[in-house]
Amino acid sequence: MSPSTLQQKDWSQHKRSALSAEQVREQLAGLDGWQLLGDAGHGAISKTYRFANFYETMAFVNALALIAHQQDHHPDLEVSYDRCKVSLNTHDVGGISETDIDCARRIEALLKLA
Ligand SMILES: C[C@H](O)[C@H](O)[C@H]1CNC2=NC(N)=NC(=O)C2=N1
Repeated sequence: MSPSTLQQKDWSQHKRSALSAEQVREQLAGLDGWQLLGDAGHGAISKTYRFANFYETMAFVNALALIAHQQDHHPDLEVSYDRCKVSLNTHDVGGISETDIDCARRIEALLKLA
């Protein structure tokens, strides 16, 4: 494979575990607008971001793609004209892990870059 400027996290050396609903809620307390949907075992953390128009929404989606690729962690996205619902969970733990919280923090930080 040709060398890439983009670094990608390798999760194969990490042992991740599922957070309890209480742990998820504790972590989300510091993340504006993020909530736990469903229970921690089968649910996701989610936030709906609102934008002025489709262009802004898609700019957000494209910027998000960089984080998703770098973290090798890919949110479910529901994209509409002026909003994007972002949901995260971790398949190999069957729930929500620190990786999801970390990605949510990175997405929030992305929007504060401007
Ligand atoms: C091997 C690879 O890291 C995994 O399949 C990744 C890919 N993207 C992922 N994205 C999300 N949201 N959750 C995961 O558990 C996940 N697993």
